[in-house]
Amino acid sequence: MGSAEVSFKLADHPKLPKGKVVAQIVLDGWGEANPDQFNCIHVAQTPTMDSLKQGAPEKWRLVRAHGKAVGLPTEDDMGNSEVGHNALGAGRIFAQGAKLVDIALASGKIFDGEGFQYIKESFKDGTLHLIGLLSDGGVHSRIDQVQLLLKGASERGAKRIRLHILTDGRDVLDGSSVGFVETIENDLAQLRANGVDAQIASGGGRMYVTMDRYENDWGVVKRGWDAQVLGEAPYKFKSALEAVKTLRAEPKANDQYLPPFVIVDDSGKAVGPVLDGDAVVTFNFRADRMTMLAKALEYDDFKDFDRVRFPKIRYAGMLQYDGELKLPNKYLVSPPEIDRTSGEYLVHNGVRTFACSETVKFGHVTFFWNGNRSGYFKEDMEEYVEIPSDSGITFNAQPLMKALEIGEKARDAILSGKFDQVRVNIPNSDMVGHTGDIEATVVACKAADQAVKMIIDAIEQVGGIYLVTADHGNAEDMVKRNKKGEPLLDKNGNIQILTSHTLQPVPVAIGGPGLAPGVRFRSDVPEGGLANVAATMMNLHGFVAPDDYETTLIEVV
Ligand SMILES: O=C(O)[C@@H](CO)OP(=O)(O)O
Ligand SMILES: [Mn+2]
Ligand SMILES: [Mn+2]
Repeated sequence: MGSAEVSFKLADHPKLPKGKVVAQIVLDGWGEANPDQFNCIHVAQTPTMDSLKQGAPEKWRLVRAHGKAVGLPTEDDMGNSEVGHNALGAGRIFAQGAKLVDIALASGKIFDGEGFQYIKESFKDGTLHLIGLLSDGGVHSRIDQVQLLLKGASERGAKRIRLHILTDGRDVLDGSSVGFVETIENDLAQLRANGVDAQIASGGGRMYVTMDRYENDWGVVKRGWDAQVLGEAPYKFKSALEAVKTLRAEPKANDQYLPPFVIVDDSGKAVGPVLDGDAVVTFNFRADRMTMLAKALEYDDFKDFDRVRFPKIRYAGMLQYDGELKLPNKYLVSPPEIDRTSGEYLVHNGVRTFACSETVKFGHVTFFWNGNRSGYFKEDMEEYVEIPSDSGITFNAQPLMKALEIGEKARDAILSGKFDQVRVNIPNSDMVGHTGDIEATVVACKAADQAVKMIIDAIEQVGGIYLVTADHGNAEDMVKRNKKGEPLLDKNGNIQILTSHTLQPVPVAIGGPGLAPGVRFRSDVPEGGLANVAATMMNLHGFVAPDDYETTLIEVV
């Protein structure tokens, strides 16, 4: 059933009133874990979040934010912003990109689909280029999927394959790039032994090359374009393994920030620029950090940087990254069909909506929240405000980020009387947590807590309601641990810093003067996850959620 035929009318909640301003605050990367020195949320002064916790169990509880609760393949999959905000916004659990690609590869259906058939046309005379994040993080991509794609494509006639890798260190340990390159080089050597001309052609660290998002810094995408498409980069190597090892040591970059490099042959010529007649697949399944490159690869009319050369290629994404823009047009696996999101329901029921974050998380409370759709549902009912993020820095240099500005914008929106829902994402604990800088992350957590206070204070003033939650863990655990939970040491006896998200649950807290007496968390949804928050939110606006939404977390007694 398409949206046009759906009735968006929500039933009135039998006990809860309408017309209260509801603030929905998402702390990015704020999980719950044992209090120790590697738990930056515990170490930081966070009086606001601490006081909310005092409301347990009736006004504060934990929910699941990883694995199957958010549509990921296994319980070993950490949460992430895409699946977390999808679940928060959609109120249901959809099988996510990681899982859909697994299924399509396991059945082989990926190779029968329209997207693969389209790129296959280039195999006879052209090169197949695979561009994406090389790790087993499972947030944006997975190396085992790349391996299966390589195998499947070569079995189906790809004779010349070039891999353009982005090193990770953000969803996996820093330094693990070396092992992933070794693994994939083994696969490529096997392909070569079978007569396929396959090799790595270029690379760079994900945060410095290609994987920017929400148009924060086009220079990042341009650096990638130059290396991948034009075959030009400041560093040239004979092998990717040598490239990664050397660049980690000198200029001493970490995996996230390796400078761009190209692989050259004996005559110094780049081995794999993208040329007319080639095929390109971006193998990340997650959308946000592939959309900008997808535009550069697909749009005739593109002005965000000078592409110098725009080759005539057949391009497909692993998934379609933006359903509204139909970007890219061709893709190997259909994305989850996330329809009838809570945001769409609420605007059709008169809830005037304000959403805000800074650039690096702006699409989280808009695009991801709305089921991977850019734009408004009803323009006259919604306002989305983006505060420009700093670019060109790692956020441990600026751990306060724009928390204060986000808090101010939310406060003003609440006090304006123009909105019924005010939704924000506060990025600090996540963005600074990813740098692995423990001291800076402590500062970040404190700043996030202060932003929460500003918003809750405004809610107090207008007699509203707040719901504070998070999309997944990060800053609450900054060290890699063994099965017993003890910090792991590396060869030199240093602790192994965890830059990634975690498997930890996240808090949900409700309160505010507008919260009807007798509202409390139910005790019969112990397995509740992020997808249960949408129905809860609808209740706080005075509505009952649609039947197929995951059940509400609250009851009125
Ligand atoms: O930075 C990102 O892309 C991911 C980690 O890979 O973080 P988040 O899901 O919080 O956006
Ligand atoms: Mn996040
Ligand atoms: Mn993150």
